[in-house]
Amino acid sequence: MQNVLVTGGAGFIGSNFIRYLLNHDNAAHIVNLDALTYAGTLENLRNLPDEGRHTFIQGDITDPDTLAAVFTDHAIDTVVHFAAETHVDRSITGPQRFIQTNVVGTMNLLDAARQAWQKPDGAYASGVRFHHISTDEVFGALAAGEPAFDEQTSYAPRSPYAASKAASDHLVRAYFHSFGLPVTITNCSNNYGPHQFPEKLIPLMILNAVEGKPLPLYGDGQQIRDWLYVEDHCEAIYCVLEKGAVGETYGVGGENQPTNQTIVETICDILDEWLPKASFGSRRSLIHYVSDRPGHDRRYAMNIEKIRKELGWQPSEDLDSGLRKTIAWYLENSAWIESIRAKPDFQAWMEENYGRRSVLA
Ligand SMILES: Cc1cn([C@H]2C[C@H](O)[C@@H](COP(=O)(O)OP(=O)(O)O[C@H]3O[C@H](CO)[C@@H](O)[C@H](O)[C@H]3O)O2)c(=O)[nH]c1=O
Repeated sequence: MQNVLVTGGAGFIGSNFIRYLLNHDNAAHIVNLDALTYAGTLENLRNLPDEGRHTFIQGDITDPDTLAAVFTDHAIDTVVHFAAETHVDRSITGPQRFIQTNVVGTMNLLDAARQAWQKPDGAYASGVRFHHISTDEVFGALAAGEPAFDEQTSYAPRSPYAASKAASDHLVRAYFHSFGLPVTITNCSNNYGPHQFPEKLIPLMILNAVEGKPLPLYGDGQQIRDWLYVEDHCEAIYCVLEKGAVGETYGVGGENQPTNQTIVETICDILDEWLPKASFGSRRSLIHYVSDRPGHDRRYAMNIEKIRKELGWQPSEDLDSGLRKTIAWYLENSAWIESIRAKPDFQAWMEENYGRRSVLA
Protein backbone atom coordinates (compact mmCIF):
# COMPACT_ATOMS: atom_id res chain seq x y z
CA MET A 1 0.00 0.00 0.00
CA GLN A 2 1.87 3.09 -1.22
CA ASN A 3 -0.47 5.45 -3.03
CA VAL A 4 -3.93 5.16 -1.58
CA LEU A 5 -6.91 6.78 -3.26
CA VAL A 6 -9.50 7.56 -0.61
CA THR A 7 -12.78 8.65 -2.18
CA GLY A 8 -15.06 10.75 0.02
CA GLY A 9 -12.19 11.62 2.35
CA ALA A 10 -13.72 14.96 3.36
CA GLY A 11 -16.75 13.19 4.80
CA PHE A 12 -17.27 11.70 8.24
CA ILE A 13 -15.86 8.17 8.04
CA GLY A 14 -13.44 9.00 5.19
CA SER A 15 -11.76 11.83 7.09
CA ASN A 16 -11.51 9.72 10.24
CA PHE A 17 -9.92 6.96 8.14
CA ILE A 18 -7.36 9.37 6.66
CA ARG A 19 -6.37 10.45 10.17
CA TYR A 20 -6.16 6.79 11.24
CA LEU A 21 -4.00 5.82 8.25
CA LEU A 22 -1.60 8.74 8.69
CA ASN A 23 -1.23 7.80 12.36
CA HIS A 24 -0.84 4.06 11.88
CA ASP A 25 0.94 3.60 8.55
CA ASN A 26 4.13 5.58 8.09
CA ALA A 27 4.54 4.83 4.37
CA ALA A 28 1.17 5.41 2.70
CA HIS A 29 0.60 8.55 0.65
CA ILE A 30 -3.07 9.46 0.45
CA VAL A 31 -4.87 11.04 -2.48
CA ASN A 32 -8.22 12.24 -1.21
CA LEU A 33 -10.83 12.69 -3.96
CA ASP A 34 -13.99 14.36 -2.73
CA ALA A 35 -16.71 16.30 -4.53
CA LEU A 36 -17.37 18.46 -1.42
CA THR A 37 -21.12 17.98 -1.59
CA TYR A 38 -23.22 19.19 1.36
CA ALA A 39 -21.81 16.60 3.81
CA GLY A 40 -18.13 16.92 2.92
CA THR A 41 -16.01 19.76 4.26
CA LEU A 42 -12.35 20.70 4.33
CA GLU A 43 -12.93 21.51 8.02
CA ASN A 44 -12.80 17.73 8.56
CA LEU A 45 -9.19 17.73 7.34
CA ARG A 46 -7.77 20.43 9.58
CA ASN A 47 -4.62 19.55 11.57
CA LEU A 48 -3.99 16.18 9.95
CA PRO A 49 -0.98 14.34 11.32
CA ASP A 50 1.92 14.21 8.80
CA GLU A 51 -0.03 16.42 6.39
CA GLY A 52 2.65 16.12 3.70
CA ARG A 53 1.38 12.62 2.92
CA HIS A 54 -2.12 13.86 2.11
CA THR A 55 -3.15 15.40 -1.23
CA PHE A 56 -6.66 16.75 -1.64
CA ILE A 57 -8.37 16.83 -5.03
CA GLN A 58 -11.87 18.20 -5.46
CA GLY A 59 -13.60 15.95 -7.97
CA ASP A 60 -16.56 13.69 -8.55
CA ILE A 61 -16.51 9.92 -9.01
CA THR A 62 -19.29 10.29 -11.57
CA ASP A 63 -16.70 11.86 -13.92
CA PRO A 64 -14.59 9.13 -15.61
CA ASP A 65 -11.98 11.63 -16.92
CA THR A 66 -11.22 12.86 -13.42
CA LEU A 67 -10.77 9.29 -12.23
CA ALA A 68 -8.48 8.30 -15.11
CA ALA A 69 -6.27 11.32 -14.42
CA VAL A 70 -6.05 10.56 -10.69
CA PHE A 71 -4.93 6.96 -11.30
CA THR A 72 -2.31 8.03 -13.84
CA ASP A 73 -0.98 11.11 -12.10
CA HIS A 74 -0.66 9.49 -8.67
CA ALA A 75 0.22 5.86 -9.51
CA ILE A 76 -2.62 4.66 -7.31
CA ASP A 77 -2.23 1.07 -6.04
CA THR A 78 -5.01 0.96 -3.43
CA VAL A 79 -8.54 2.34 -3.45
CA VAL A 80 -10.62 2.78 -0.31
CA HIS A 81 -14.03 3.82 -1.58
CA PHE A 82 -16.15 5.81 0.89
CA ALA A 83 -17.70 8.40 -1.46
CA ALA A 84 -21.47 7.98 -1.27
CA GLU A 85 -24.74 9.65 -0.55
CA THR A 86 -25.58 8.17 2.85
CA HIS A 87 -28.66 9.68 4.45
CA VAL A 88 -31.73 7.43 4.27
CA ASP A 89 -34.23 10.31 4.72
CA ARG A 90 -32.70 12.20 1.79
CA SER A 91 -32.84 9.07 -0.38
CA ILE A 92 -36.59 8.91 0.22
CA THR A 93 -37.17 12.49 -0.94
CA GLY A 94 -34.59 12.41 -3.77
CA PRO A 95 -33.32 8.99 -4.89
CA GLN A 96 -31.66 10.12 -8.15
CA ARG A 97 -28.45 11.45 -6.60
CA PHE A 98 -28.05 8.18 -4.74
CA ILE A 99 -28.12 6.18 -7.95
CA GLN A 100 -25.72 8.58 -9.68
CA THR A 101 -23.09 8.64 -6.96
CA ASN A 102 -23.47 5.26 -5.31
CA VAL A 103 -24.11 3.12 -8.39
CA VAL A 104 -22.76 4.98 -11.43
CA GLY A 105 -19.88 6.51 -9.42
CA THR A 106 -18.84 3.11 -8.07
CA MET A 107 -18.94 1.57 -11.53
CA ASN A 108 -16.77 4.41 -12.90
CA LEU A 109 -14.28 3.86 -10.12
CA LEU A 110 -14.17 0.11 -10.78
CA ASP A 111 -13.58 0.81 -14.47
CA ALA A 112 -10.81 3.29 -13.72
CA ALA A 113 -9.08 0.82 -11.39
CA ARG A 114 -9.35 -1.95 -13.92
CA GLN A 115 -7.98 0.22 -16.71
CA ALA A 116 -5.08 1.39 -14.59
CA TRP A 117 -4.15 -1.96 -13.07
CA GLN A 118 -4.93 -4.71 -15.58
CA LYS A 119 -2.03 -5.74 -17.83
CA PRO A 120 -2.49 -6.81 -21.49
CA ASP A 121 -2.38 -10.49 -20.45
CA GLY A 122 -5.33 -9.90 -18.10
CA ALA A 123 -3.28 -10.18 -14.88
CA TYR A 124 -3.18 -7.34 -12.36
CA ALA A 125 -0.21 -5.39 -11.08
CA SER A 126 0.90 -7.03 -7.83
CA GLY A 127 -0.42 -5.73 -4.53
CA VAL A 128 -3.26 -3.64 -5.95
CA ARG A 129 -6.54 -3.60 -4.02
CA PHE A 130 -10.01 -2.06 -4.39
CA HIS A 131 -11.74 -1.85 -1.02
CA HIS A 132 -15.43 -0.95 -0.98
CA ILE A 133 -17.13 0.48 2.11
CA SER A 134 -20.72 -0.67 2.41
CA THR A 135 -23.48 -0.95 4.96
CA ASP A 136 -25.52 -3.52 6.86
CA GLU A 137 -28.65 -1.82 5.44
CA VAL A 138 -28.27 -3.90 2.24
CA PHE A 139 -29.63 -6.87 4.24
CA GLY A 140 -32.96 -5.21 5.05
CA ALA A 141 -34.60 -5.21 8.47
CA LEU A 142 -34.45 -7.69 11.36
CA ALA A 143 -37.41 -8.52 13.59
CA ALA A 144 -36.89 -8.82 17.36
CA GLY A 145 -35.11 -12.07 18.19
CA GLU A 146 -33.90 -12.80 14.65
CA PRO A 147 -30.17 -13.60 14.41
CA ALA A 148 -27.88 -10.73 13.36
CA PHE A 149 -26.95 -10.30 9.70
CA ASP A 150 -23.81 -12.08 8.57
CA GLU A 151 -21.89 -12.40 5.31
CA GLN A 152 -24.29 -15.11 4.09
CA THR A 153 -27.49 -13.11 4.66
CA SER A 154 -29.48 -12.51 1.45
CA TYR A 155 -29.69 -8.95 0.22
CA ALA A 156 -33.11 -7.31 0.84
CA PRO A 157 -32.60 -3.51 0.75
CA ARG A 158 -35.68 -1.46 1.60
CA SER A 159 -34.77 2.22 1.12
CA PRO A 160 -33.45 3.85 -2.08
CA TYR A 161 -30.17 4.42 -0.18
CA ALA A 162 -29.88 0.75 0.79
CA ALA A 163 -30.83 -0.34 -2.74
CA SER A 164 -28.10 1.87 -4.22
CA LYS A 165 -25.49 0.43 -1.83
CA ALA A 166 -26.69 -3.11 -2.60
CA ALA A 167 -26.25 -2.40 -6.32
CA SER A 168 -22.75 -1.06 -5.69
CA ASP A 169 -21.80 -4.20 -3.70
CA HIS A 170 -23.05 -6.39 -6.56
CA LEU A 171 -20.99 -4.37 -9.05
CA VAL A 172 -17.85 -4.74 -6.94
CA ARG A 173 -18.34 -8.52 -6.77
CA ALA A 174 -19.13 -8.62 -10.50
CA TYR A 175 -15.79 -6.92 -11.28
CA PHE A 176 -14.06 -9.54 -9.13
CA HIS A 177 -15.78 -12.49 -10.81
CA SER A 178 -15.87 -11.16 -14.38
CA PHE A 179 -12.58 -9.30 -14.56
CA GLY A 180 -10.51 -10.61 -11.64
CA LEU A 181 -10.23 -7.17 -10.03
CA PRO A 182 -8.76 -7.71 -6.52
CA VAL A 183 -11.56 -6.46 -4.30
CA THR A 184 -12.65 -6.63 -0.67
CA ILE A 185 -15.89 -5.34 0.87
CA THR A 186 -16.87 -4.38 4.41
CA ASN A 187 -20.51 -4.00 5.46
CA CYS A 188 -20.58 -1.87 8.57
CA SER A 189 -23.28 -0.99 11.07
CA ASN A 190 -24.18 2.57 12.23
CA ASN A 191 -21.09 4.69 12.85
CA TYR A 192 -20.84 7.52 15.36
CA GLY A 193 -18.04 9.77 16.57
CA PRO A 194 -16.34 13.10 15.80
CA HIS A 195 -17.04 14.89 12.50
CA GLN A 196 -20.39 13.21 11.76
CA PHE A 197 -22.74 15.48 9.84
CA PRO A 198 -25.59 16.54 12.13
CA GLU A 199 -28.41 15.14 10.02
CA LYS A 200 -27.73 11.70 11.57
CA LEU A 201 -29.30 10.64 14.87
CA ILE A 202 -26.45 11.08 17.38
CA PRO A 203 -24.95 14.44 16.32
CA LEU A 204 -28.40 15.88 15.63
CA MET A 205 -29.57 14.98 19.12
CA ILE A 206 -26.39 16.32 20.73
CA LEU A 207 -26.66 19.70 19.00
CA ASN A 208 -30.40 20.03 19.62
CA ALA A 209 -30.11 19.00 23.27
CA VAL A 210 -27.31 21.51 23.87
CA GLU A 211 -29.50 24.26 22.42
CA GLY A 212 -32.73 23.18 24.14
CA LYS A 213 -34.41 22.34 20.82
CA PRO A 214 -36.87 19.42 20.35
CA LEU A 215 -35.37 15.93 19.98
CA PRO A 216 -37.48 14.22 17.28
CA LEU A 217 -37.67 10.44 17.72
CA TYR A 218 -39.22 8.73 14.71
CA GLY A 219 -42.26 6.53 15.48
CA ASP A 220 -42.10 4.81 18.86
CA GLY A 221 -38.31 5.23 19.22
CA GLN A 222 -37.90 1.47 19.80
CA GLN A 223 -35.88 0.85 16.63
CA ILE A 224 -32.47 -0.75 17.16
CA ARG A 225 -29.15 0.03 15.51
CA ASP A 226 -25.74 -1.55 16.15
CA TRP A 227 -23.53 1.42 17.09
CA LEU A 228 -19.89 1.31 15.98
CA TYR A 229 -17.40 3.95 17.12
CA VAL A 230 -15.81 5.38 13.97
CA GLU A 231 -12.23 4.74 15.09
CA ASP A 232 -13.04 1.06 15.61
CA HIS A 233 -14.44 1.02 12.09
CA CYS A 234 -11.25 2.62 10.70
CA GLU A 235 -9.17 -0.03 12.47
CA ALA A 236 -11.34 -2.77 10.93
CA ILE A 237 -10.87 -1.34 7.42
CA TYR A 238 -7.09 -1.13 7.89
CA CYS A 239 -7.09 -4.70 9.17
CA VAL A 240 -8.97 -5.89 6.04
CA LEU A 241 -6.54 -3.99 3.80
CA GLU A 242 -3.60 -5.61 5.57
CA LYS A 243 -4.91 -9.14 6.15
CA GLY A 244 -8.24 -9.62 4.32
CA ALA A 245 -8.45 -12.14 1.49
CA VAL A 246 -9.20 -10.87 -2.01
CA GLY A 247 -12.81 -11.48 -3.07
CA GLU A 248 -14.01 -11.63 0.54
CA THR A 249 -16.64 -9.63 2.41
CA TYR A 250 -16.43 -8.86 6.13
CA GLY A 251 -19.21 -7.63 8.41
CA VAL A 252 -18.15 -4.91 10.87
CA GLY A 253 -20.32 -4.01 13.86
CA GLY A 254 -20.03 -2.41 17.27
CA GLU A 255 -21.87 -5.02 19.37
CA ASN A 256 -23.82 -2.15 21.00
CA GLN A 257 -27.52 -2.50 20.27
CA PRO A 258 -29.70 -0.12 22.32
CA THR A 259 -33.00 1.36 21.12
CA ASN A 260 -32.97 4.86 19.63
CA GLN A 261 -34.83 6.07 22.70
CA THR A 262 -32.08 4.74 24.99
CA ILE A 263 -29.41 6.43 22.89
CA VAL A 264 -31.19 9.78 23.04
CA GLU A 265 -31.90 9.49 26.76
CA THR A 266 -28.23 8.67 27.41
CA ILE A 267 -27.15 11.76 25.45
CA CYS A 268 -29.59 13.87 27.52
CA ASP A 269 -28.30 12.42 30.79
CA ILE A 270 -24.63 13.02 29.92
CA LEU A 271 -25.40 16.62 28.95
CA ASP A 272 -27.41 17.13 32.16
CA GLU A 273 -24.38 15.85 34.07
CA TRP A 274 -21.87 18.06 32.21
CA LEU A 275 -23.68 21.33 31.50
CA PRO A 276 -25.31 23.81 33.85
CA LYS A 277 -28.89 22.91 34.73
CA ALA A 278 -31.25 23.91 31.93
CA SER A 279 -34.21 26.22 32.61
CA PHE A 280 -36.59 23.56 31.24
CA GLY A 281 -35.26 20.85 33.62
CA SER A 282 -33.99 17.47 32.39
CA ARG A 283 -33.05 17.40 28.72
CA ARG A 284 -35.16 14.24 28.39
CA SER A 285 -38.17 16.58 28.41
CA LEU A 286 -37.08 17.75 24.93
CA ILE A 287 -37.85 14.31 23.42
CA HIS A 288 -40.78 14.38 20.99
CA TYR A 289 -42.17 11.37 19.15
CA VAL A 290 -42.76 12.37 15.52
CA SER A 291 -44.26 10.62 12.50
CA ASP A 292 -42.14 7.76 11.31
CA ARG A 293 -39.70 7.46 8.39
CA PRO A 294 -41.52 5.65 5.54
CA GLY A 295 -40.41 2.00 5.43
CA HIS A 296 -38.37 2.50 8.61
CA ASP A 297 -36.22 -0.60 9.23
CA ARG A 298 -36.94 -1.86 12.74
CA ARG A 299 -33.61 -3.38 13.67
CA TYR A 300 -30.07 -3.86 12.36
CA ALA A 301 -27.34 -5.96 13.97
CA MET A 302 -24.13 -7.23 12.39
CA ASN A 303 -22.50 -10.53 13.33
CA ILE A 304 -18.73 -10.02 13.45
CA GLU A 305 -17.53 -13.58 14.01
CA LYS A 306 -15.85 -13.80 10.59
CA ILE A 307 -13.62 -10.74 10.98
CA ARG A 308 -12.99 -11.62 14.63
CA LYS A 309 -11.91 -15.22 13.87
CA GLU A 310 -10.13 -14.71 10.55
CA LEU A 311 -8.48 -11.33 11.04
CA GLY A 312 -8.46 -10.88 14.82
CA TRP A 313 -10.41 -7.59 14.83
CA GLN A 314 -13.10 -6.66 17.32
CA PRO A 315 -14.49 -3.30 18.47
CA SER A 316 -12.94 -1.86 21.61
CA GLU A 317 -15.14 1.14 22.41
CA ASP A 318 -18.16 0.67 24.65
CA LEU A 319 -21.16 2.84 23.97
CA ASP A 320 -21.07 4.99 27.11
CA SER A 321 -17.42 5.97 26.71
CA GLY A 322 -17.83 6.36 22.92
CA LEU A 323 -20.80 8.67 23.44
CA ARG A 324 -18.90 10.69 26.04
CA LYS A 325 -15.95 11.14 23.65
CA THR A 326 -18.35 12.12 20.86
CA ILE A 327 -20.32 14.61 22.96
CA ALA A 328 -17.08 16.13 24.27
CA TRP A 329 -15.87 16.58 20.68
CA TYR A 330 -19.05 18.42 19.65
CA LEU A 331 -18.89 20.62 22.75
CA GLU A 332 -15.28 21.52 22.01
CA ASN A 333 -15.65 22.15 18.27
CA SER A 334 -18.05 25.03 17.90
CA ALA A 335 -16.14 26.40 14.87
CA TRP A 336 -16.75 23.13 13.03
CA ILE A 337 -20.45 23.27 13.92
CA GLU A 338 -20.75 26.87 12.73
CA SER A 339 -19.09 25.97 9.42
CA ILE A 340 -21.67 23.21 8.90
CA ARG A 341 -24.54 25.50 9.85
CA ALA A 342 -23.28 28.05 7.33
CA LYS A 343 -23.72 25.58 4.47
CA PRO A 344 -26.59 26.86 2.34
CA ASP A 345 -28.38 23.53 2.23
CA PHE A 346 -28.16 22.68 5.92
CA GLN A 347 -30.91 24.72 7.54
CA ALA A 348 -33.26 24.30 4.58
CA TRP A 349 -32.99 20.52 4.72
CA MET A 350 -33.51 20.39 8.48
CA GLU A 351 -36.63 22.53 8.23
CA GLU A 352 -37.98 20.59 5.25
CA ASN A 353 -37.34 17.20 6.88
CA TYR A 354 -38.93 18.06 10.19
CA GLY A 355 -41.69 20.16 8.60
CA ARG A 356 -42.86 16.95 6.97
CA ARG A 357 -43.27 15.18 10.32
CA SER A 358 -46.12 15.63 12.75
CA VAL A 359 -45.56 15.49 16.49
CA LEU A 360 -47.13 12.34 17.97
CA ALA A 361 -46.38 12.96 21.65
C1 LIG B 1 -32.13 11.60 12.04
C2 LIG B 1 -33.06 10.83 12.94
C3 LIG B 1 -33.03 9.45 12.98
N1 LIG B 1 -33.88 8.76 13.78
C4 LIG B 1 -33.78 7.29 13.80
C5 LIG B 1 -33.83 6.59 12.46
C6 LIG B 1 -32.97 5.36 12.70
O1 LIG B 1 -33.76 4.33 13.31
C7 LIG B 1 -31.92 5.81 13.69
C8 LIG B 1 -30.61 6.22 13.07
O2 LIG B 1 -30.91 7.10 11.98
P1 LIG B 1 -29.77 7.67 11.04
O3 LIG B 1 -28.75 8.33 11.91
O4 LIG B 1 -30.44 8.49 10.00
O5 LIG B 1 -29.10 6.36 10.46
P2 LIG B 1 -29.72 5.06 9.69
O6 LIG B 1 -30.93 5.41 8.95
O7 LIG B 1 -29.80 3.94 10.67
O8 LIG B 1 -28.53 4.81 8.65
C9 LIG B 1 -27.16 4.97 9.02
O9 LIG B 1 -26.53 3.74 9.27
C10 LIG B 1 -26.26 2.92 8.15
C11 LIG B 1 -25.61 1.66 8.65
O10 LIG B 1 -26.57 0.86 9.27
C12 LIG B 1 -25.45 3.67 7.12
O11 LIG B 1 -25.27 2.87 6.01
C13 LIG B 1 -26.19 4.96 6.74
O12 LIG B 1 -25.44 5.69 5.81
C14 LIG B 1 -26.41 5.78 7.97
O13 LIG B 1 -27.13 6.95 7.65
O14 LIG B 1 -32.50 6.95 14.34
C15 LIG B 1 -34.79 9.41 14.62
O15 LIG B 1 -35.54 8.76 15.37
N2 LIG B 1 -34.82 10.77 14.58
C16 LIG B 1 -34.00 11.51 13.77
O16 LIG B 1 -34.12 12.77 13.79
